[in-house]
Amino acid sequence: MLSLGRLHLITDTRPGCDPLAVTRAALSVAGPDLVVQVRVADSASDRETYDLAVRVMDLCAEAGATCLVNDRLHVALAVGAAGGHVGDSDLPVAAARRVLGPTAVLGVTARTPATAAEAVSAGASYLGVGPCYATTTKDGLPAPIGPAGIRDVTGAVAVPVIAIGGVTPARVPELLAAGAYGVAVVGAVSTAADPARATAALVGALSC
Ligand SMILES: Cc1ncc(COP(=O)(O)OP(=O)(O)O)c(N)n1
Ligand SMILES: Cc1nc(C(=O)O)sc1CCOP(=O)(O)O
Ligand SMILES: [Mg+2]
Repeated sequence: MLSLGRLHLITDTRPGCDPLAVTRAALSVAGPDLVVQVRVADSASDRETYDLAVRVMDLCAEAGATCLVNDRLHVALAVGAAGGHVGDSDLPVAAARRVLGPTAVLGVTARTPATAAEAVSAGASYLGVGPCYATTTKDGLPAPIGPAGIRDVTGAVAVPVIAIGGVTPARVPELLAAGAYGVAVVGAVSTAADPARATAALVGALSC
């Protein structure tokens, strides 16, 4: 199985957020075990995305951590990221694999066993599966699938499943019990009063 960090921090670029400060704080605790996914608003320009990705890449390289780029695979390639993440509105999985090449990390969003299996056949290295719980970070998502939905997917594929959506340290044990390999978070770290401490709580929960 692919060697992949279990804690994925997704950048939060909403107004008032400081994605670089949060990334630094998380890296200071999780170091090389962290995966940082650069995700920006759809309205952000490619240049803005590139500028953020370059800086996140620098921080990840210094810490020995993995950097991925959401949606914009040309930016992932341009900054030398380890790979990217795509969902239903992005490039199809096989096309994303062709863009990134055979060895890059390619994450794919899947919400059901059938779409998960299809994504793996088309070249996904790992799956982002959710929303596990209600989230205020992203609009327009389907109803939460809970740990049972994670279990359905983990039973159908052999690649790592990263649970996403409303994940908190307290919820990690039931997600791991459902077969999740790791978790992806935005708010649990970005909106915490102390992002380093919040990261430590997630790392602790994932180590149990
Ligand atoms: C780890 C992980 N899982 C799911 C997603 C969501 O991707 P997508 O469905 O393409 O939605 P956007 O993030 O692009 O709005 C993700 N980014 N990461
Ligand atoms: C970007 C994203 N994608 C999701 C999905 O289910 O596809 S949930 C989500 C947001 C996750 O943020 P938080 O950790 O603050 O709930
Ligand atoms: Mg996407």
